[in-house]
Amino acid sequence: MRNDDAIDDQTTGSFTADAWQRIAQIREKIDALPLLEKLSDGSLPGDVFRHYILQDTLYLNHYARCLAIVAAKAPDNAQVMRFLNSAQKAIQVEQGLHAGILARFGVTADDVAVAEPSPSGFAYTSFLMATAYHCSYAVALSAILPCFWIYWDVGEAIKGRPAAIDNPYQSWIDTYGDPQFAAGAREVIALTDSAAAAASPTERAQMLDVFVRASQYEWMFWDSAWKLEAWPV
Ligand SMILES: Cc1ncc(CO)c(N)n1
Repeated sequence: MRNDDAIDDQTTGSFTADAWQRIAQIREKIDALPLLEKLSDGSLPGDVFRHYILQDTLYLNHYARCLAIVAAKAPDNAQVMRFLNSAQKAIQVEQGLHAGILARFGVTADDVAVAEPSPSGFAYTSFLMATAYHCSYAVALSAILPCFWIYWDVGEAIKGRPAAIDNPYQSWIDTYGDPQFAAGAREVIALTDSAAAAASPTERAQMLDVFVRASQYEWMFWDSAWKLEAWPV
């Protein structure tokens, strides 16, 4: 079930329902990405996936730290624990799923250690870090939400297609199609709505801005892997 259906009952009229609507065009463009189509039918060229997964390893490294900063800003212990747990999971995915996939695609730990972030990856993580450090809990939360939500949505979309036999990317698909990942995303959506309900109109506008920006970067991150994006100079 795609998120447009899944989310209706939970969030009608809420901040997140509005935000999700605002990125409808970006989501359509994500759905149309050749990288995701080929990942789901197993035909994605290995060098594209290698670029993506190496960049994503660098990304998750920063993302985990953003989650820890969001945790530190949380207004109560339950939310502190929620985001510390997410930070831990992001590192576990990096070290588990990614390490396994990287090895299978011939990328060594040394390759990871010397890897440079791509321009798009660097822009995305710099934006998230700056927002997490600089902005309020509500705004920081809204900036990290697309990472959860868009991957949940993409995981559902791919799960809905016929599975390819011996798809080399199956473990990636299983990670983001997992009901536990969906449950985690739903929780962050609910927390973002609570934070939005307590926020001022100015802060809510900022929340929407960073939500849209992060979603743009999600598209760019995949697109940049497809193009094997590197620094031009
Ligand atoms: C770029 C990016 N966004 C979101 C996720 C989901 O955790 C991920 N692994 N990578």
